[in-house]
Amino acid sequence: MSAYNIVSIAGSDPSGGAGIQADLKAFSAHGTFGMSVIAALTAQSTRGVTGVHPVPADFVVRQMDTLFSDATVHAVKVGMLGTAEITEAVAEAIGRHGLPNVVVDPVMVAKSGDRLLEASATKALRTALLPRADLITPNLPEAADLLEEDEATDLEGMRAQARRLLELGPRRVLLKGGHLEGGESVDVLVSRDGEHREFSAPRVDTRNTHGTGCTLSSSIAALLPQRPDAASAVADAKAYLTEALRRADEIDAGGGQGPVHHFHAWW
Ligand SMILES: Nc1ncnc2c1ncn2[C@@H]1O[C@H](COP(=O)(O)OP(=O)(O)O)[C@@H](O)[C@H]1O
Ligand SMILES: Cc1ncc(COP(=O)(O)OP(=O)(O)O)c(N)n1
Repeated sequence: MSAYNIVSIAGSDPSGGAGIQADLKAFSAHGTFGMSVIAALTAQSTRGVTGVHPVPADFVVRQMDTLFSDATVHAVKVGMLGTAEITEAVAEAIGRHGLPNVVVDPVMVAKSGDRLLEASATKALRTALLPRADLITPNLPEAADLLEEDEATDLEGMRAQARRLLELGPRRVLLKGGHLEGGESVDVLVSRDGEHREFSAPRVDTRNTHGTGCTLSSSIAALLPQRPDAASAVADAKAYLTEALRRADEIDAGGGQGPVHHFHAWW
């Protein structure tokens, strides 16, 4: 029996590399039982997104209320929400159900450049959802958008932006440095308690990086209830993701930017 139920509230990626599909794979890889609330459908492949179809906000909440009135949930990963209305509804339901270990990946734009959150929803993300998060995991463009600043271009800039993101209300911020260049890919973790940690891994030379952010945030959600503190959950999640990137070229899911290898420890 798995001791932990982890739920993803996110969008569907038919190509299986990002979104709900990636989250469920990562939850399973970490020995937890994955559950999902679908907030939006996308038409998507390794080459990009051709359409987004949000689920009506009241039906997203119906999924949450139905699930949480039955199952005990030990952690939550929130990913693509699509609209301001869904963002506000999900934030309200997270608060009403008192969900623990809430990891918010503020998904806005896919690596292909396609928008996954309507531009007018950034305010709802900032004001309604981020204050309810135990940890947020923005990439550099998302951090810049949330702060209404230019993107950080080096580690010093990342450290300063991570601290400023804390002022938006989450308990912890993990600012991801995947979009910078250099031999190492460094992520910065800061907390309202004054904790500051940095996690570095050798940059893997592969074009198959579709879903790295989803996989990292869902791995952290799965590991939070299983580790003594957030920093050790982040360290183990990043080690898992780095190996998934190293083995990514073994998967053939299409001709574009492919997924990471979620089951590298088994196959
Ligand atoms: N080529 C790479 N090699 C190693 N780690 C990477 C690589 N690209 C991204 N990462 C790591 O993957 C995670 C997600 O990174 P990032 O690309 O910044 O976010 P997103 O996928 O949300 O755009 C981070 O831990 C980052 O350091
Ligand atoms: C349905 C869905 N959710 C999220 C993303 C973005 O995923 P991410 O991990 O940030 O990876 P990239 O798409 O940016 O490679 C998505 N594409 N689809």
